Amino acid sequence: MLGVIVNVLAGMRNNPTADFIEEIKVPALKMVSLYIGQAIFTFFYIDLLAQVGERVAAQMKQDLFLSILQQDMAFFDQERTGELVNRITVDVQDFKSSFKQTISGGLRAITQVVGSAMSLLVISPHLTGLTLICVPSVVIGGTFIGSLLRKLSREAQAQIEKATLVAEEAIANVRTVRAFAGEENEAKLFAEECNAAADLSMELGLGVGLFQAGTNLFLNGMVLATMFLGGHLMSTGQMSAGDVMAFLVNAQTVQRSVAQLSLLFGSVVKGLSAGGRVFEYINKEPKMDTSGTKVIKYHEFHGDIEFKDITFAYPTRPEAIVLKNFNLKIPAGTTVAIVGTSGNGKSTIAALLERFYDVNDGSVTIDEIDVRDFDCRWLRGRALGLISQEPVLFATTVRENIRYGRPEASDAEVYEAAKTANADDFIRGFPEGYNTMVGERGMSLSGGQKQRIAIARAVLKNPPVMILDEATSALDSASEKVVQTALETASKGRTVLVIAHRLSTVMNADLIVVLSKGKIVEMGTHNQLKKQKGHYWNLIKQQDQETEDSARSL
Ligand SMILES: Nc1ncnc2c1ncn2[C@@H]1O[C@H](COP(=O)(O)OP(=O)(O)OP(=O)(O)O)[C@@H](O)[C@H]1O
Repeated sequence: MLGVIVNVLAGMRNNPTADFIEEIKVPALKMVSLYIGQAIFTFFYIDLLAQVGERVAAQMKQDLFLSILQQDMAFFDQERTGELVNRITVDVQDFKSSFKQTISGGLRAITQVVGSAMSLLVISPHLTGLTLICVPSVVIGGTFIGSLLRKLSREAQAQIEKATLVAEEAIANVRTVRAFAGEENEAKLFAEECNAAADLSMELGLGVGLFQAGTNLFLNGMVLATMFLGGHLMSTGQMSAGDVMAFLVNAQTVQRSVAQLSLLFGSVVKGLSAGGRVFEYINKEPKMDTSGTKVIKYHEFHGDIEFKDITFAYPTRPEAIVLKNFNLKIPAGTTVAIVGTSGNGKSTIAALLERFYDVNDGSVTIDEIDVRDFDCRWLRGRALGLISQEPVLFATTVRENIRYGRPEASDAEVYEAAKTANADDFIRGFPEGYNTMVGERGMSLSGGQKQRIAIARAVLKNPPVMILDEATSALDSASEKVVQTALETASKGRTVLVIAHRLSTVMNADLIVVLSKGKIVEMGTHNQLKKQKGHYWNLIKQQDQETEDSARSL
């Protein structure tokens, strides 16, 4: 390109303007080089900014996700899923956009301000001093307004999040919404939340607009003041006309750049509050101490479990004591069932063994070691196998769902676990067998099929202790029988804690514990308890009655 320009210029030598061209040849070449340099610089600068922005955002997302996953169960009892997901997606995105905008626009404007301000100082320190005299009050005012706008921005973001949550919940539970003809209500609720968010965002826009308008007014006022002062200094012979002109040009550059900075202000406010929300969770330390390192070697593991003098209340409801002075021994290799009416603390016992929560008083031990001393990953990942009422499957293949129990397991081990869980036959019956996608949360499978895949997943871990928390209560009686058989096979040779509503599933347990209001009120085998005609007997009668009623209503 340079060559072309030189040739053109050379061809014009015989022109009347040839001398002029000869004169501008060198500066023209310099300018061309400058422009090319600037283009290359712009390219690298934008590319670098994009790379830094994306890397920072990706890292933030990963750190935030990891930090969220490591929080205590109490954290998840309090926070809503949608809100957490929003922080990972929307807030990080807002932070990144604002970061990029601020750097790209801000750097240029700041350099221009600094450069021009230095020129101003060189041209006339006196005039510069006079014009800048009111800057501190502007900085203080700006900071104050900035903090108000940041607060407003946080409120607006929280409200947007609230609206998103309503939509998310309705879409995730669309079957329930439809079953209750709740579409219009949900739409109305969403509209209310959306409008509230729009109102707050409009208020924020108004605030930012006022701030920018004020800044512009102030800056233009400064230029005007400079003109007056400059005129005065010129008339008194303290400044030349050229200097006043140069001063005005530079002052305008400062004004334009500062105006640009004030435009960026809105984005900075948004970025700061989004960043604040992200870092709030990244820096959140779980309260539960997970520094325990003990593990028991597989061949030394007996599986004696003991709950000693337990008192416990959930962290989110510390005033409601769920278990008080609770004592229970589950000898290795036995099956102990806990029964009782709803809300009595049965699942809480399982949650304490899994160490989802720490007890307030007392201790839970396995082979006489406090669960707090174990390496949590080993405890939950290898020692205990939990099968709960609502088996949660991931939106991937059947094979990967089973393998979730032990990611390094071979295909043969996966098939073996599925056979133990009575699931191999129906899985192979699918056109795509083990590669069948189960849909979101296993939507494309029946309750019994989901549960048997969950059993296979737990069996694959080969845990010495199995916790069955209402594992069959969501199933109809035909599926219940199949799943019950699978559970019995899967439980062989292990210590088993069964939490059950349906008494038919616990008849063969070595010990049945009846719980009422967090206390053990009866203990014994099925036959012993039946003879006692106490709480257990009443529960049986109650359930027989319920079964009869539901049969009659069909
Ligand atoms: N995550 C939680 N946060 C606060 N309170 C909870 C939590 N989970 C359970 N509770 C409360 O603890 C008490 C015992 O609940 P738990 O789930 O252990 O009862 P349950 O006997 O297993 O009932 P169900 O048979 O209906 O499952 C109940 O009052 C319940 O409201």
